[in-house]
Amino acid sequence: EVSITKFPADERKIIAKAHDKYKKARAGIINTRHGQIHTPAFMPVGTKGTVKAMLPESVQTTGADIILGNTYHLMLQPGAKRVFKLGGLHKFMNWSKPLLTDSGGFQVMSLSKLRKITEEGVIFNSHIDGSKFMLSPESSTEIQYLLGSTITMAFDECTPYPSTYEQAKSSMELTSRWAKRSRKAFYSRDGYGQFGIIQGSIYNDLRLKSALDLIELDFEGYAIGGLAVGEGQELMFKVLDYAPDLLPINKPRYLMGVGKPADIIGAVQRGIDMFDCVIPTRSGRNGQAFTKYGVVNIRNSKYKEDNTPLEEDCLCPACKNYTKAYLHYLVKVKEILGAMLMTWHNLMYFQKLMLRIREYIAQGKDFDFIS
Ligand SMILES: CNc1nc2c(CCNCc3ccccc3)c3nc(N)[nH]c(=O)c3cc2[nH]1
Ligand SMILES: [Zn+2]
Repeated sequence: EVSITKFPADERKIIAKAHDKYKKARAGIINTRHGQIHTPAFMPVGTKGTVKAMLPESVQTTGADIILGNTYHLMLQPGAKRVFKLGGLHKFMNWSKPLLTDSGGFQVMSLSKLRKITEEGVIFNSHIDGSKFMLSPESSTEIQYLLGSTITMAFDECTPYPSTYEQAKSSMELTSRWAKRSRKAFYSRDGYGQFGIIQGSIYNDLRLKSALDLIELDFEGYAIGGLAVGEGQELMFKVLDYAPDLLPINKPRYLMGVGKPADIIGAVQRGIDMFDCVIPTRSGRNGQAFTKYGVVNIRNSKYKEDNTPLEEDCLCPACKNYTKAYLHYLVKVKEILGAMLMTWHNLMYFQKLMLRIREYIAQGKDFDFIS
């Protein structure tokens, strides 16, 4: 029987760290209907059914086991029922490995103009044509089912930062009520799973209450929401110093929206297993390349005659076959190939980082490196 989470409590594949600073870091495998996810894992973002500027087979060569889709965008266009009729998102976008879809609330708050939050759900106007939509725990869960998501996210409210204790408390309580409705609406099948999302902002008693409320619903995994919303790395790590420990040790922990390499390393050291972030793809398109020498802004004129690759030992097409001078030129003249090569390199860089982190954990080594 294929279960969604394979941290086999008995075999304790979670490698506790010898060094106490890393005792919370763990490497494991999540088994799903669409294949395995090696954790710690970085999940490239594929907002509108595509990882921008990448073919799915190219994403696969970077080493990604799972990518993200987005309920908000796909429900507006082409519509969840249409994707379902066409065979689901896996078939539609030709990605056969695991897919995780966010529940849409976060994107409504950051993208749609007019919106109204009620106990029922969020009523909003499409940022495309202004037409009216409603997202609720029930409709979000159904949309994710129609898309065929491997991992469905509970419908939550991402508590803004900063928030007063009272604001964070009522927001977290709404998320708990919505989590209950999301769990009830979830059609559970072997190899598929639903993750709850804990809120509570920077208040540890609220984070604890949120975790207790969600643990009662016995989700297949848990996400830590309400972070990477402007609080800064120091405050985020302060929350991560205790929040992951509130969650079941044998289930995946997903830190939403994070992050830069240093954020990922710090969060893995605090017990996080899964990450998603637009940085490698979005900044790649904007001309930023992540390398072991630091971030290279390829548009800088110092690269216009630089006949060397971004990284001499990187196996991505950008580094194997092209020079910084060519990438500099492509990005400057806004050629599509520029976006493709920069994205490909960055995704490869992030996956190599995750691979090295997993190796270091498996060998019981420290992994404070940041490149
Ligand atoms: C960047 N910082 C950040 N992102 C957060 C997200 C979205 C994570 N990314 C999902 C995505 C999926 C497809 C396409 C694009 C993005 C959150 N999502 C939810 N549901 N709840 C959060 O609290 C929450 C907090 C976040 N902070
Ligand atoms: Zn490369």
